[in-house]
Amino acid sequence: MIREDANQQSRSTFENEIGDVLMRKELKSHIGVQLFALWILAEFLAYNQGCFLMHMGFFFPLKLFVLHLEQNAQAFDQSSANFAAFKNSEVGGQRLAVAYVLSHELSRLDHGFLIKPWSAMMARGEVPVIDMQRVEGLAEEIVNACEEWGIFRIINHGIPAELLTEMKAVVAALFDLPEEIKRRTVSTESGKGYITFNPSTPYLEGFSIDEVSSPGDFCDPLDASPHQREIIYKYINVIRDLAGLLGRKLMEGFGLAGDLFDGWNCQMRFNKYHFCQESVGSCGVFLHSDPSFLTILHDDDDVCGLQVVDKYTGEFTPVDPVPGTIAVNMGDIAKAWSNGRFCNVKHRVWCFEPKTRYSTVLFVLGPNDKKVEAPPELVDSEHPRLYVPIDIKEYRNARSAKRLHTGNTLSYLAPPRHE
Ligand SMILES: O=C(O)CCC(=O)C(=O)O
Ligand SMILES: [Fe+2]
Repeated sequence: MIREDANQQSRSTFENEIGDVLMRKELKSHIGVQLFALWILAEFLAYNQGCFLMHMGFFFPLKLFVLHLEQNAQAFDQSSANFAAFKNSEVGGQRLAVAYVLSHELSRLDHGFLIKPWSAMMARGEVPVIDMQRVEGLAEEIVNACEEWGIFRIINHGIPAELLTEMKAVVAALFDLPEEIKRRTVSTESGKGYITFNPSTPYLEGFSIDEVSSPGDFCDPLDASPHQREIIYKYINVIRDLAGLLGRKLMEGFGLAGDLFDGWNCQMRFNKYHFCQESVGSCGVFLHSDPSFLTILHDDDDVCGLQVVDKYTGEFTPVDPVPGTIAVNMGDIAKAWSNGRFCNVKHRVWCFEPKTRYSTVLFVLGPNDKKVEAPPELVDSEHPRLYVPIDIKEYRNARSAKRLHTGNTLSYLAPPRHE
C-alpha cells in the first residue's frame, strides 16, 4: 500500500540519494553519535514543549527506523549492483518505499522545533566567505576552504553587479521562449543543449553549452538576440578569467607555479527551477557531487535552495544566497587532482518556497587532451597516490554508467597496490 503511495519518480530520486548516502562509510560512523545527541536533545525539547507523547510515539521511532535502514545497508559493499539487488528485492523495495515516506515526513519536520536546533548544534556554521581582493594569504584561505568545505562564497570577484543582473534577465528570457524553439538547442551528446523536465528532476529545465573555454561561436545553438549574445559572451569572458585566477591560487596555495586551468574545457549551464506549491519540501536537483573540477555558481539572489553536506557531521547545511556574491565548489576531479585533499562537496537544491529559481553555472571540466593526476608534490610516503590518472570523458561515462552521483566512482580508481 505504502509502496504504491510513494510517487515512483521521487522515489527513484530518493533511492539515488539514500543509496549514495548509505554507501558512504564515513557517514555511518556518525550514526551512533547522532542517535545519542538526537535522543538527548529531543527529550529535552519535547519535555520543555510539553509534547513528550508526540515525541515518544512518533518522532523517535521514525528516526530509529531510518537509522535502522541505514545500518541494514552497511551489509552491502560499495557496488551499485549490490544496492540495486537490495532495492529490487521484496524486503529492500519495501524498506526503501517506507523510508521514503518517513524521510519525507522528517524533512517536513525539519522546519519545526525538533530537528533544527539539533542540526544547528552539530553544524560548523556557514560556509566560508572569501574576499578575492585580500592581499595576503588568499591562496592559503582558498585551499583551506576547498579542504574543509569544498565550497565557499566569494566577494570582490570582479564581476560587475549590473552584469550579474543582466545575465539573469537573459537566462530568464531564454527559458521564456516557446518550447519548440528551446528544443532547437540540441546537441549530439546527452545532457547537453536544452534539457527538458525529466522524471528525476521534474521541476528543472536547463540549457547546457559546451566548449566555452575560449572565445567562439558557442552561443549559436541558442535562440538569443545579438544583445543577449553580447551579454552572454561578456559574462563568460569575466567568469573564465575568474576561473583562471582561482586555478592559479589553488596552485599557489600548494606552493606550485602555473596556470592550472590553461586550455581546459569549460561548460556553461543555465537552470530554471519551476518551484511551486506542489514542489515545496522536495528536491530541485538531487544529491550529487559535480563530476567536474571546479564550479562557479551564480545562484538566485532571491530564492534559497542550495544545501551542502557537511563532511564532518553528514548534515545538510544551507548555502543561502548573499546578493552580489558567487559560490565556488569543488568536484570529483579536484579531489583526484589534490590527491584526496579537496572535498568534492555533496550538494542538492531543495524547494523551500513556491518561487521560480534561476542559476547560472560554469563548470571547469578538465583538460581535453591529457589525463588529470595529482602533481608529484602532493604525493609522498605519508600521502600515497590515491587515484590513477583520469581521463575526464571516461570518468563522466563511468559515473553515469554506475549511477553513482556523489563521487563514489573515484573509489574504483585506486592505483594497483604493490605488496
Ligand atoms: O542551481 C544550483 O544552485 C546548483 C546547481 C547544481 O548543483 C548543478 O548544476 O550541478
Ligand atoms: Fe552541482
